[in-house]
Amino acid sequence: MDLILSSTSSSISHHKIFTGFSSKQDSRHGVEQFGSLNLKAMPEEKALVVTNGSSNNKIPHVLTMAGSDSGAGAGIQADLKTCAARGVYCSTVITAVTAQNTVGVQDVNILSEESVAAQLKSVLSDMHVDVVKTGMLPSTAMVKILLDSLKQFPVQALVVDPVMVSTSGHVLAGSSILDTFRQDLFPLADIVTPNLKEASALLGGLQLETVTDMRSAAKSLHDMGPRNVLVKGGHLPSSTYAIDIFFDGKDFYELRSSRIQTINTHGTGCTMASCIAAELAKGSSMLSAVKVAKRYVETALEYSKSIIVGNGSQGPFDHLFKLNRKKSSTQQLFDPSDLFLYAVTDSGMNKKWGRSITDAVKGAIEGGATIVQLREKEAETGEFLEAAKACLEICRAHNIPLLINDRVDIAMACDADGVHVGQSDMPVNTIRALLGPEKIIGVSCKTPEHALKAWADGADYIGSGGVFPTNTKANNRTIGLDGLETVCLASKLPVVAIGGINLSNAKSVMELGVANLKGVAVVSALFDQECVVTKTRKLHELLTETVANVGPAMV
Ligand SMILES: Cc1ncc(COP(=O)(O)OP(=O)(O)O)c(N)n1
Ligand SMILES: Cc1nc(C(=O)O)sc1CCOP(=O)(O)O
Ligand SMILES: [Mg+2]
Repeated sequence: MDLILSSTSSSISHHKIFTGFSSKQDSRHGVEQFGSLNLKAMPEEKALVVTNGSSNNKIPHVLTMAGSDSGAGAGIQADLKTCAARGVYCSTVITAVTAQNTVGVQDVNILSEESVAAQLKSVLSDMHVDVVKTGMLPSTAMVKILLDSLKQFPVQALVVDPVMVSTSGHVLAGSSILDTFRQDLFPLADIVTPNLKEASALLGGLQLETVTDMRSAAKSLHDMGPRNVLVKGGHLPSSTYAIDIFFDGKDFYELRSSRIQTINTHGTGCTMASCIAAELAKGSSMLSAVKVAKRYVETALEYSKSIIVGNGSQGPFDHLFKLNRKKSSTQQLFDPSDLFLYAVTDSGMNKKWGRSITDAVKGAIEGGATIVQLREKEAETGEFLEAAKACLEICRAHNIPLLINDRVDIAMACDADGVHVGQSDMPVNTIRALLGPEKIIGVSCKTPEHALKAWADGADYIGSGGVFPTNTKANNRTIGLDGLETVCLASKLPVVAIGGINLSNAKSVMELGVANLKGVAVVSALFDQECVVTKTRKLHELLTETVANVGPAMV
C-alpha cells in the first residue's frame, strides 16, 4: 500500500482547533490524557486500577455499538475479530440483529431503545472504555441514547462509521437519520468514515465519481463538525487502486492500496472503522491509526482472496489471518527519516577487525546510525537468529529499527522490525501477509519499473544502487548518480541510496536534492574500518551538513 501519496493543505480555516489524537494529547470527551490516570465516573479504587495507562493490567478497550451480522463478516462480529486481531479488548452494544449471509440480508430485527440503553450503561458504568466505535444506528433515538451515555461516561475518542446500506443494497438506516448524524453525532466524532454512497447521501445525493469529488466531500463533511474525515473510495469506478481520502481539517492525504481481486470484501467498512478505533485505543495518532487500518484491511483481503465461505456473490474475509503470530509491543513504526544513515552489517568485515556483530551494531548506533540492517550472508541460521535477538535488544533500547536482509524467517523468529529483500527474494506481498501491516519492508530497485512494482506490492521504502562500484556485493550493476535520480523521480516510496558510498562521495549523493531520497545505506565505509563509531559519526556529520545546505526538500 502507498500510505501517503499526497498531503496538501486545505485553505479553509476551521472553527475548531485541531489538536490531533495521540497518546500524549487531550481529547474532547472528558479524559485528560491517554495513558495518564483517568478518573472517570467509576468507583475510585477501581478507576485507579483499570485506568492507569502505565499499569501492565490495563488492556486497550473499544466498545462497538453496531448491528449483529449472522454471517459474521461485518457488524459486531467483524468488530470483535478486528479488535482481537489488533490486540484490543472489545465490548459490544447490539442495536439490531440481522439475518444475513454471502447472498444478502434476509431479516433485520431492531432492538428496543431500552435494551440498547441498558447495554450501554452496563458496559460504560463498569469497564474502562478507551474508544467508542459506532456502526449500524437504526434510529434517531439510539443516537440520542448514545450521546446521553457519552455525556455521563466520557471516553477518549468516538469513531463513527455512518452505516446506511449493506453492500448487497439493503437499507440499514433510513434517510430520516441523516439530520441526526449531521447535527448531533458528527460534531462529537473524532473521525467519520463514510464510503462513497454514504458520503453522497450525507451530502444530499451529491455525485461522487472522482478523487477530486472525494476531496470536496471530505471537506464538506468536515464542516459538519467531526475532527477528521475518511472518505473510502473502494467503489470508485474505473480505479486501479483502492483510494481513500483522509482529511484532518488542514491537510488531505490520499491513501492508496492495491485493489485485491476477490469477492471476499464483505465487512471491509466495519473492519476499517474498528481497526482505527483499536489503534486509537492503543494510543496511536489518528493518521497512523488510519494508515495501519488501511494496511490491515489490504493484508487481510490479500490473505483471504481465495477462501470460500458460502455460495453468494460477496464473501467475508479472515480477520485473524495472523493468529499464530505473537504480537510485538515494541515495534518501530516506519518513518522515512529513519533512512538517513542506514548501517548494513557484514560479518566478514567484523571478523577481519575482530569485533562481534553486537559491538558493530552498538558502534554504529553510537555514531548516529538511524536504522540497522543485519546482512549476514554466510551465517548459519541458529547463529544468525541468536545474533539478531541480541542486536534487536540493543536497537530497541535506542529506538532504532532493526531489519533483516533476505531472511524473512529470521525476522519473524526474532520479531525484528522488518526485512530488506532483493528482486529475486520472496515477493513483497507474500512477506506482507506473513509479517502483517506494521512491519517495515524494503526492496532493492535499480529501475523505475522495480520502484513502481515495490510500491504497488506494499513495500515501505526502496534501496537503490549501486550508485558507485562496490567490492562488497559481487557482480553488482552500477547505476550511477543518474540512475539513482531516475529511480527516485519515478518512485512513490522513500529511497535510500546504496553501493560504494563513503565519506568522499556521500555529499554528491545527497546533493541530488530529490525530495524522496532520504539517506544513504553503507557497509564498508562503516564496518571495514578500525573504529565504527568514528566513521559513522563523521558520515552523520557530513550528511547533516549537506542536507542543511541542500535545503528543505531533503528533510
Ligand atoms: C538498503 C539496501 N538496499 C539494497 C540492498 C541489496 O539487497 P539485495 O538486492 O537483495 O542484495 P543483497 O543485499 O541480498 O546481496 C540492501 N541489502 N540494502
Ligand atoms: C548490499 C548492497 N546492495 C547494493 C545494491 O546495489 O543494491 S550495493 C551493496 C553493497 C554496499 O556495500 P558498500 O557500502 O560497502 O559499497
Ligand atoms: Mg537479498
